[in-house]
Amino acid sequence: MENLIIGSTISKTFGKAGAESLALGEVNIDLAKGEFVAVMGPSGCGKSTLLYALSGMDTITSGSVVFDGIALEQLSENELADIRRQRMGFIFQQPTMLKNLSILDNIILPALRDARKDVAQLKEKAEALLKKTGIAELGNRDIAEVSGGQLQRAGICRSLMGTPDILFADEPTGALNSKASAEIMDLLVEINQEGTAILLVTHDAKVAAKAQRILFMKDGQIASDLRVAKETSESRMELINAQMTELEI
Ligand SMILES: Nc1ncnc2c1ncn2[C@@H]1O[C@H](COP(=O)(O)OP(=O)(O)OP(=O)(O)O)[C@@H](O)[C@H]1O
Repeated sequence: MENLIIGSTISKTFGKAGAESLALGEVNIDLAKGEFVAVMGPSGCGKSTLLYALSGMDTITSGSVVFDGIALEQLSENELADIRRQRMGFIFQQPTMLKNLSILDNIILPALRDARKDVAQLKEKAEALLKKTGIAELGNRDIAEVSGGQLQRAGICRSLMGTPDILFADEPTGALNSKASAEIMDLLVEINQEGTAILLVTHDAKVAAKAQRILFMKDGQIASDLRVAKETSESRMELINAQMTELEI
C-alpha cells in the first residue's frame, strides 16, 4: 500500500539543554493511505507526542516527517497550518468548542478560514455530516445542551469538514461511557472504510481492537507493531492482551 506518512528517526526531547527528557527516541514509522492504526502503551510513554509529531502539531527535535511526499519540517507555520486544516482532521478526548455558538456554527468555524469556500456550501456540508454521524437534529443546539457522546460526534463532524486524508484521534472515547464509546468507534470504523486513514491513541484494548494495526509504545519507542486486519475482533482482543502482558504494559 502507498505510504501517507513516513516518520524517520523521530526524536523529541522536552526541557532545557542539559536537563532534557526524551519523549520519543529515534522512532521510525510508516502509515499507509487509508490505514487504521491504534497506539497503546502506559501513561507517559510518548503516544500523544508521536501523534503530535506525525501531524506537525508539534515540532520534533530531530528526524523527519514526510506527509504524502511533503517534508513537514520544511514548511512555514502558515503552510503547515493549511495542510493540517485541509488534509488532516483532529479529534480529542473532549472537543474544544465555543460556548454561545450552535453546534453547526462550531463545526463550520475552522473551515471559514478557507476564503474559497462560501458559508452556504459549508453549512450544507456540515448538515450532511451531522446526518451521517446521527445528530442531524442537533445542529442548532448550544454545545452545553448535548451529551458527551453527541458532542464528540460534533467534534468528528468538525474534523471531517476539510475531507481529510487522515484523522488523528487522541483518546477520543476517554471521556465517554462504554455505550457511547462503542458508538463512536463504529462511526470511526465507517469513516475509515470510506477511505480516511486514522491514527488513534487509546488506553482501551476494546477501542484498539477496532484498528487494523496496533503500535505498542514503551519509553518513547515502538516496542511492537501488530497487524490484525485479518483477525476477528475476538482474536484481536486476545492478541492485544497477550502483547500487553508480554511487554508488561
Ligand atoms: N509539553 C511538555 N513539556 C515537558 N514534558 C512533556 C510535555 N509533553 C509531554 N511531556 C513528557 O513526554 C513524555 C511523553 O508524554 P506523552 O504525553 O506523549 O505520553 P502519553 O503516552 O501520551 O501519556 P498519557 O497516556 O498519560 O496521555 C512524558 O514523560 C511527558 O511527561
